[in-house]
Amino acid sequence: MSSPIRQLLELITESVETLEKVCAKNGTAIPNLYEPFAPPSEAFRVDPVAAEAASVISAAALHLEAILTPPQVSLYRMVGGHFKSTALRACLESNVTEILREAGPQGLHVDDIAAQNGQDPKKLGRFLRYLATNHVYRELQPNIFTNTRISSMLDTLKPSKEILADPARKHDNTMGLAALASHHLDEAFKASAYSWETLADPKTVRSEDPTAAPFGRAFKTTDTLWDFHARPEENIRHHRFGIGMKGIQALQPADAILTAFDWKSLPPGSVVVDVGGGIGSVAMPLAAQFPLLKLIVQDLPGVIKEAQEVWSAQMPNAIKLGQVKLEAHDFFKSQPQTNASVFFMKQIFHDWSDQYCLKFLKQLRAAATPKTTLLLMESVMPFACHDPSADSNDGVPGAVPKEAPAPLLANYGAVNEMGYNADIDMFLLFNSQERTILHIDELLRNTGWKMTVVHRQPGDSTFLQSIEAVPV
Ligand SMILES: C[S@@+](CC[C@H](N)C(=O)[O-])C[C@H]1O[C@@H](n2cnc3c(N)ncnc32)[C@H](O)[C@@H]1O
Repeated sequence: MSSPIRQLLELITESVETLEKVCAKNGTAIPNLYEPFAPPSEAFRVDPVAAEAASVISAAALHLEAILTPPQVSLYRMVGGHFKSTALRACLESNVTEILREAGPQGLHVDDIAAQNGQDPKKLGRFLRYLATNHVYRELQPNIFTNTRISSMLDTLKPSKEILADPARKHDNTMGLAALASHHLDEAFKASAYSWETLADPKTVRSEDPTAAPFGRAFKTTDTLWDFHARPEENIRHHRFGIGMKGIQALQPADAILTAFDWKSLPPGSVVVDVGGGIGSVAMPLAAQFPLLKLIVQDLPGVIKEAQEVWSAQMPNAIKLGQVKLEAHDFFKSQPQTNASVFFMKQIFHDWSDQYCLKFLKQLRAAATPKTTLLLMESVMPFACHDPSADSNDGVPGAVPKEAPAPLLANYGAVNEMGYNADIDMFLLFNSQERTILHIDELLRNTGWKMTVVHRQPGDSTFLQSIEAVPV
């Protein structure tokens, strides 16, 4: 048996060969770290073989680093998470990426960047160098910096003069990723500083209440993030959050719902209830594709009012003909729809701690017929180890994700870190969480549901799986 570093090297060698072959066959290119992101630079990943090879190479490289880097340095890569956030926030909020884009590939001296954004060049240069040490920017010559593929993700693509003049509108009409990063580096960053204080306090350590999240302690409020954002003086944060959320939604094709369940198997006239369905953006493609289903979108009254405007503008006939009903309903209260073929809940679980999930699951169970399917769409968090339930044949189909080859971590390690980031973010802001499949299964069992199948998007181990359950 060869040593772990040889095994990892072999995985890298094999996967690099595969990646190069697939890219040559498809006419796609391996990205250049020193060129800004553009959609074609990610095109190679559309091929699942290339995507898998890239994941294995990255996971193996990170694993090698963990073996070979002095442990105190590795530890400080973790301890220093907030040091990196500090540097990144300074560059994001002072529009360094946009200024460097305008400077072109020869880069710009930090004095000239600072002359444009009003920052102190002595401080800004240190932030940029620290980030360049992590490939986020590049120091071309002493004190001359340029963007990389990573820093270019912060680019609003707007003229720097415009956003420097009107920072409150910086993120308007953008893709939303910079807005999302700006929100995380503000509300979530500050909340994270109070996470241990929240966990060390007997009053909050085991609380599952949204008002007991570290966010409240950081911002000295008993408001939830939602109520806090609704304050008139928090309009700018609220506006930025909305743009960031739209950015995330844009990454999830609304029509993923079409393959989340075998809708064709439902007889005409079947009732599908989208519980906590927002303004109905997920129900819309379903209504268009399956006109014989009867869809009921439920949400809180204010959201349903907004939904009415959206549907009367975009699909007025669906409402007029009674194919779609928009219904104000609080999902913690008794469920009025007692003839549903499907109760559908997308991204509701992750907003709530267990005690709240149990409440709405019980309401749905009480209103279910013996033939009702409960359909959930959530990000299912993989274990960081091999899942032994994959070794038996009596598990729920699809419950175990594709695992990485040994000796890699079964979940591909930090290559798949985004889902785990979201999990901690949920704790910080809402005292809620993303869940493993075992955890979701336990909530279902405790409320009279039995999980029957997990549908996974090809090549995607963490992001928005659909889970079917039936009453027991
Ligand atoms: C993360 S969004 C998901 C929206 C939609 N399912 C989707 O995936 O686009 C959560 C939704 O739950 C709704 N919500 C929160 N509390 C609720 C309650 N008690 N009853 C009904 N809906 C609620 C919110 O208004 C929001 O639209």
